[in-house]
Amino acid sequence: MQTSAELAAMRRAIIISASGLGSTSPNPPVGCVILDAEGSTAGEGYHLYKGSAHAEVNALAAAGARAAGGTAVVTLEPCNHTGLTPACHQGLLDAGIARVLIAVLDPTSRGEGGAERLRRAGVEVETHVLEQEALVVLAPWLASLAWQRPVLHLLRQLDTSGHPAPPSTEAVAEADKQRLVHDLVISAKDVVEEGRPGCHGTSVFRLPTGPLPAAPEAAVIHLTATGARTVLLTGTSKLSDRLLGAGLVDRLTFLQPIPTPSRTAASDASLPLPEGYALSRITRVGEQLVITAERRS
Ligand SMILES: Nc1c(N[C@@H]2O[C@H](COP(=O)(O)O)[C@@H](O)[C@H]2O)[nH]c(=O)[nH]c1=O
Repeated sequence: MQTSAELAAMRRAIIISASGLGSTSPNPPVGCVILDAEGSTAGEGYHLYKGSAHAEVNALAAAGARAAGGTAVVTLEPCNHTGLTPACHQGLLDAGIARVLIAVLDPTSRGEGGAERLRRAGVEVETHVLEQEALVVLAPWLASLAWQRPVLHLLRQLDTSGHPAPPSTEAVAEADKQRLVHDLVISAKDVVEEGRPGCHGTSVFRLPTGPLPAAPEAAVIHLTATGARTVLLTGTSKLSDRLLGAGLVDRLTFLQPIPTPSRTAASDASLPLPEGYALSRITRVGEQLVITAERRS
């Protein structure tokens, strides 16, 4: 059982983990909060990009000596391997952490998971704490791991009849907002760039050197090789049409002008929603409806 302070700490860890969206790939966005032995917040941290400190290391550094006898609240199972950075489970043990709360188990745990290692060292460990809420941030990373390719998101302006149209100011603003949380953005001219240039650190992320192959499956292999977990396709291009046609686009966001209250529908007045997608969210921005649909996997 968790105390209300521990649940609040997990929510804080989940929220700050989202600060790493768009920059941690191929690593996951992870957040961590350290509570001292009395249950008060002593420090927090998140993972920013591969090669930089993991969330637990940043949180422990902030907590300092107050971590001893305290609780680590972390959105993903602490790693048990020494990679570009030291193993997090060891860092927690060295700091004298007595209890660890984990939201999501790490499917990439090499050999024995960090949770098990901590338990064997005498630490009290609880897993699946607010797991569904942590998935709000971690789901795309987990999906990309499972599918061994980036999650693809297509954002497109439509006219009132459902045909592709030049972007409205609302569509441009939506694309500018979305690019902050995607690893790569592919523009209407098929140019591939980082959502936030340089944010993945140096020598980790490899952008394609030439144009992407025309075949959708081959294009996805090239995108996977960059280390990207999430890719935003903006505008209308042959590549985005081919990826959509091949069923490789996972999320669709359409912007469509608000229709008049009474309107004679044109025969083609529908949304170009392919088979296998379901509406997940509809909202309004300015004079546009923003319609989101997800691929049912
Ligand atoms: N970023 C992160 C974790 N990421 C884990 O570490 C792996 C990457 O290791 P490395 O390349 O050495 O940084 C990654 O695949 C995932 O399993 N784990 C954590 O406990 N906390 C973190 O903040």
